[in-house]
Amino acid sequence: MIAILGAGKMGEALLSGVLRAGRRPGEIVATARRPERAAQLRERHGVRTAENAAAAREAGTLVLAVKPQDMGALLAEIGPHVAPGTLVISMAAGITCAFIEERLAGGVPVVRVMSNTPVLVDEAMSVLSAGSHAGEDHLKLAEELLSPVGKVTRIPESLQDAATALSGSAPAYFYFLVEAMVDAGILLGMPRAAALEMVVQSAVGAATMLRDTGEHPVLLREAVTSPGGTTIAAIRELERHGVRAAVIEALEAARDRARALAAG
Ligand SMILES: NC(=O)C1=CN([C@@H]2O[C@H](COP(=O)(O)OP(=O)(O)OC[C@H]3O[C@@H](n4cnc5c(N)ncnc54)[C@H](O)[C@@H]3O)[C@@H](O)[C@H]2O)C=CC1
Ligand SMILES: O=C(O)[C@@H]1CCC=N1
Repeated sequence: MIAILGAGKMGEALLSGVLRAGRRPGEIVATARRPERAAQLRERHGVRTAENAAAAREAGTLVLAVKPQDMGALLAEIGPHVAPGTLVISMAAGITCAFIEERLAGGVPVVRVMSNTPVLVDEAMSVLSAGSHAGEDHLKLAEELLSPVGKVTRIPESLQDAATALSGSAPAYFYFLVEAMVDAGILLGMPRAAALEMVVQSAVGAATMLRDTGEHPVLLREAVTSPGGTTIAAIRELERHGVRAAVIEALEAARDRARALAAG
C-alpha cells in the first residue's frame, strides 16, 4: 500500500502517474486537509482517502507531499504511527532527510526526491538521495515509483537544493521565457494565438533536439546562428542585458531559498 500524504498538485500528479503506470487504485490511499479535496481525489482517481495517522499505519510506503512549511506538523502527527520498516519518500523542497529522521522513530528509511510538474505528462525529472537509514533496496523502490512518470537520477543529498533550483523550479523558468517571447510577438504585431503556437512548437522542437540528439546546446545554437543573420542580432541583445548572469543568479537564489525552507 502506498500512502500519499498531502495530495495537492504534486501528490495528485504522482498519484495519477502511478495509476497510469498500472497500479490499482486499491493499492493507494491519499490524504488531504479539506474533506472536499479528499472527495475530489476519490472521484477523480477511485482511490481511498484516510486520515494521516491511519494512512501512515497501513502503508508500506509513505509519500510526503505537503509544503515544506507544513512538514513539521505532518511529521508530528504521523510520528507515533510510522513503523520502523516503512519507506518514507519526501517530495518537499529544502527539507533534509535528517529533518525527517529526527521526527520519526529511529531507523526509518527516508528517500528525498526533487521532482517537477511534468510528472503530469510522464516527463518529470526526479532526483533522489538516500537518508542515513535508506539503502539500495529503498532507492530502488523509490525509482520504481517515479520512473514511470519520467527520468530518475541519484545525487548526494548535499546537491539536492541545487537540483531544486535546476529541475524542480525549472519548468517555471521555461514558461516565463515563453511568456516573454509571446509578449515580444505581440509587440511585433503577431496575433496572440499565433505567437503562442510558434513559441510553444519551437520550445517542443528545441527540447526534443536537446534530448534526442544528445548534442551540446552550444552546437545546436550555432547551427541556428547564421553569419550576419537574425539570430546573432537577438543573442547580442540577450548578452548585452546580462541574461546569462541573471539566470545564474536566479538559480543561486532558488538554491538559497531551498536551503532556508528547512529552517522554517
Ligand atoms: N509545485 C511544484 O512544482 C513542485 C513542488 N515540490 C514540492 O512538493 C510539495 C508539494 O507542493 P505542491 O503540490 O505544489 O503544493 P500543494 O499546496 O498543491 O499541495 C500540498 C497539499 O498538502 C495539503 N496538506 C498540508 N498539510 C496537510 C496535512 N497535515 N495533512 C494532509 N494534507 C495536508 C494541502 O492542503 C495541499 O493540498 C512541496 O513540498 C514542494 O516543495 C517539488 C517539486 C516541484
Ligand atoms: O517553488 C517551490 O518552492 C517548489 C519547489 C520546486 C518547485 N516548486
